[in-house]
Amino acid sequence: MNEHYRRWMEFEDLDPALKSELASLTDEEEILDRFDGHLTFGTAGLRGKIGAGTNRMNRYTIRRATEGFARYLLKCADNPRRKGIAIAYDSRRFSRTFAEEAAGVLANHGIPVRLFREMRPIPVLSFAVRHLKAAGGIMITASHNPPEYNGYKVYGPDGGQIPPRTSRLILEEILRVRDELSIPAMPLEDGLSSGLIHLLGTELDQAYHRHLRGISLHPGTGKRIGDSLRIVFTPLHGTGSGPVRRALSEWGFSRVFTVAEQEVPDPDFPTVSTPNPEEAQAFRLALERAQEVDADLAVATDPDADRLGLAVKQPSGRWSLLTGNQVGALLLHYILSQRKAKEDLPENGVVIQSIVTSDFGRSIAASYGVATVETLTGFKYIGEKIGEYERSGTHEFLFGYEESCGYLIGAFVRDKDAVQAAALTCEMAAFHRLEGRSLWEVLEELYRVHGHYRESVLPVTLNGNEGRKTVALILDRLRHAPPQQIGDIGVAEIKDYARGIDGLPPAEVIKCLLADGSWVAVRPSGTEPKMKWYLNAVDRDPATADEKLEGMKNFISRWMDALR
Ligand SMILES: O=P(O)(O)OC[C@H]1O[C@H](O)[C@H](O)[C@@H](O)[C@@H]1O
Repeated sequence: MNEHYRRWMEFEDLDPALKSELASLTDEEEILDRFDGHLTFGTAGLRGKIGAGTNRMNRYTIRRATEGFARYLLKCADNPRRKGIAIAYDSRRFSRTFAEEAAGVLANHGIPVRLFREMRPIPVLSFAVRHLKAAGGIMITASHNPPEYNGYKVYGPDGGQIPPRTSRLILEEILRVRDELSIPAMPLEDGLSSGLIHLLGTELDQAYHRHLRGISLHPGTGKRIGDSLRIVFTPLHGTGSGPVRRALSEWGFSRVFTVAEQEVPDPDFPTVSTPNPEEAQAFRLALERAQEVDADLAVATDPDADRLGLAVKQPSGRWSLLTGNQVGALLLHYILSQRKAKEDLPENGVVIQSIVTSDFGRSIAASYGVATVETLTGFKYIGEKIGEYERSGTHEFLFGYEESCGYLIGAFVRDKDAVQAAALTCEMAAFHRLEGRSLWEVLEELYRVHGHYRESVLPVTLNGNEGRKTVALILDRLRHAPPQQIGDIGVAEIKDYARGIDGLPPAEVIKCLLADGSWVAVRPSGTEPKMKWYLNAVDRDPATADEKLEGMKNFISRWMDALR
């Protein structure tokens, strides 16, 4: 019998719900899946299905991770018993329970905890860590994963997600924990009465929204536009509702229509197949509402409100869901053009994006004399870079974004912030509208100036051993027998990031740069069992740009077929 399974079956004090869940298990494979080792603590912390087992998210696996985090803090962090840890959670199943478990384990080590009384999004947790000068933070969330998942993300004292070296140190401590079933956690009442656990009400929201107003480039635009800009907003059943509605109202927007069914926090996300604002299905109800109220734009935040989706109305009346690269380009152009107009554009300004983000933004930045710096995929690297520049004083951070719909404008937060992005997007829409243009028209204008950028992400689902083999095969083939052409375009250079190039840590990413400025990249996803192909085509002519993208898509699917 599996050793972990035996331990759990024999543990008399096991949480009653988990006990009966265990008792109902009969399928051997299911049992093995639940007890085959421990849920991996990786660079994004823990993420997995909720349920009984060492390989599942439950109060014991949360205690184990937190015990490791606590030991790490006591060994390596600056004064954790004085600075404490901030904890927030989203609207998922058991999020609140897991947050209390984490608080109890830290309190048991004498590490004080500031725990939000109610759910909060990631940006507010990131802000809280910085504002309270805490030693770090924990966020209980599984972002846009399906309802049966939950997760545990760890934040450093800068309010950013911890870098890989910190997660390795925490993992070392976690691996020293012998038995996850006997880790002591202080009950919430004891934590509260001893003062080790303090519940946060709305006191931090005030400060967050004060900082948020600071990113506005034209305060008062919301008021000026009055009734002539209609905005549909959906938080997709998550944490974005309160903060985004508050921001839009404080910024003066009066015509904000929420999607009522999706405003209610619901861990089952009943109205979408996944609450992912990158996907058209997540916008179905928002677009229905948009037609109903004749809106100009629709914004959606994902359940932990770190990512934003945007759909805009074209002059033809058709709605278009923009990609992360398009929204990033629009925001970047708005920030740079307006700061320039106010003579507030620093000479050492910098934009930070990932190596799989489009060059559209880079071209816009360059036209303002602003440098673009690339990091590996993951906003933690963008957060880390902002910190580096802050310390060295060499660059002033202006904007950070990724193609996966994560944006950051004000560095008072160090992770992607959909509240900032929503507020600034609406201001930008209002600003352009006052000048007589829609966001779609601004985008078209940017394409005319910088070239027509087209893009697509092709996911390849991978499972188990077979999946791992396919990843190895794709990377190996690109390294040793790279294509000479992709579509009709010649390959100019193959960049293998596993070699630690461009001053970046080694990573399994290969990018094929094409002769005309287009490119194709491939990398294994860090959050899902997938390989992702990123196709980016560019041309001065819009129809040719479309054709190039089609050609690239066809080439990659044929190339993949030939591999199998
Ligand atoms: O590794 P992927 O599945 O492509 O996901 C990449 C994304 O993962 C997380 O959500 C990070 O916080 C993001 O910054 C990153 O863009």
